[in-house]
Amino acid sequence: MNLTELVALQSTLNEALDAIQAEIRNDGLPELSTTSQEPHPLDHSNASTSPRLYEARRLALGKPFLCTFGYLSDEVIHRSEYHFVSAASIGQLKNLLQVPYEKVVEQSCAVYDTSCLDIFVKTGIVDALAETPHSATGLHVLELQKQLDLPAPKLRTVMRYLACQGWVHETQEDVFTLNRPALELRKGNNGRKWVLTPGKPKVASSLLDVITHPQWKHSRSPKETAFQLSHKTPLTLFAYLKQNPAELKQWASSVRSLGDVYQPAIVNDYPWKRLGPRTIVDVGGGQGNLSISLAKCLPECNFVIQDLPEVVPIAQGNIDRDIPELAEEGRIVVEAHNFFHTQPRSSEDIVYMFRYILHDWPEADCITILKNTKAAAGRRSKILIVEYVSTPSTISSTPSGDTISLSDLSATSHSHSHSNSNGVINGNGNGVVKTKSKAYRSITAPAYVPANFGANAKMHLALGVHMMGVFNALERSLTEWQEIIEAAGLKISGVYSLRASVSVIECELA
Ligand SMILES: C[S@@+](CC[C@H](N)C(=O)[O-])C[C@H]1O[C@@H](n2cnc3c(N)ncnc32)[C@H](O)[C@@H]1O
Repeated sequence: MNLTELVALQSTLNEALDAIQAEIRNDGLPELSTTSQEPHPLDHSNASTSPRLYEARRLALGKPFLCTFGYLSDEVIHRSEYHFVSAASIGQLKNLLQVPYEKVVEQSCAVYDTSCLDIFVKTGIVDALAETPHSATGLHVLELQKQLDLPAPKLRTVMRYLACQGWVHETQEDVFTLNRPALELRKGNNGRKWVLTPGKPKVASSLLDVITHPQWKHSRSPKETAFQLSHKTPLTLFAYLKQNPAELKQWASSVRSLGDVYQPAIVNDYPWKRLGPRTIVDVGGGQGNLSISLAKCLPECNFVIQDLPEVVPIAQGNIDRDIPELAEEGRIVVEAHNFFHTQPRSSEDIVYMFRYILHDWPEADCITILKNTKAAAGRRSKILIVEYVSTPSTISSTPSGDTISLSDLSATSHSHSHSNSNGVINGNGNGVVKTKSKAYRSITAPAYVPANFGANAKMHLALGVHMMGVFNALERSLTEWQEIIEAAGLKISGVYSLRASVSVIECELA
């Protein structure tokens, strides 16, 4: 009997889990446990994981949570205390094995993932479970009812749903504790900042209307999207936020959280030091957190953060709080600049940086923004676009000739330097990043795993749908990026993979 696909996926999963176990042992990291009450070192930043561990996790995992797949071999299930449901290989195994009707029901009910998560955070359940002196044993739903004035029978329904997604652990019937992923939802964490931003369910409910809208369906304007339909406004999201300062603050905080998660990888894995002493203009720099991090480790560079006038005070406040001495030296400034106008900062070797800017805009607007930059850039200038590079979800049954697998990556320690990288491009945006100890290359998808690592790409593909819903924008493939960049009179000089799902597309004058 031929079971090629099942066998290939099982072997990929075994290889990835073996590599994760070996790396955890090599690095002396603590045991991974879903039900731990403490964040694990791997929860913090991708840049603190070794390249092999980063790639093995990408291959095997999306978000770690308890594996309930009884049909994997006993060897896989029992080899360790910790089990995972993986994004890439287990995502594919799920597609292979799940009863299709059940998939339909599960997916059509996925809106309840969001609403139960909302209830979990916004009614105070997370805080109650995080702050109770009984955090290890948990709280009974009747205790939650008393503390939060919420009905216990409805709480039970919500909590069991959250438990099957790995957010909570039912220690005994009706008694729940927070699981490790839920620690990210506690006050002050990036997950909390992200989840509190309103609007996604509203936008999602109008997506069908806009994609079938007689006048708007072919529109690429940010004024003709599901956002306008659902919010009953003619304003773009940014104009709307300007009139709603409380929402602007919450929105800015969630965007900042997205930036913070990948910041260490951006700072570590792109060869910033190779740029030498330069002025780096952070166009649409928002709250300025990327420039603030870079200013701390690039003493030869000056930074200019540009954004809309209403955002300038937020960035200035962050600088004054975080690096007042650099502001006094004049090494970092904030200024109002609309990127649809001519770029005022110009020099022969100036660097312009766009992080999470162009994915907000349709092609014509991106080209205008880049042309405004090109007009000010010099021959030695760099234009750095920090964005997700989407890869097609094609699946191959045979590995391609230039396959890079986990076994090509040597086990390495945690230390990485941003001073020594020399990025190399290939068509998928995979690249070489040299670390202090060894060079590593991001791996290519093995047989039967989609080229974009399947469910591992889900977060960014979901953000792409959201971008489409609010701006008529999108996450782009390297081919699409290339078209925009060349239409603006620029050329790509390198694409740098990072230990993050974003890449740095480095451009210069054509
Ligand atoms: C998604 S955020 C990214 C912020 C920042 N680059 C980061 O990575 O954290 C987009 C930013 O573009 C800014 N923006 C929108 N329209 C703009 C315009 N016309 N000119 C300048 N900035 C603009 C917004 O205020 C916001 O700060």
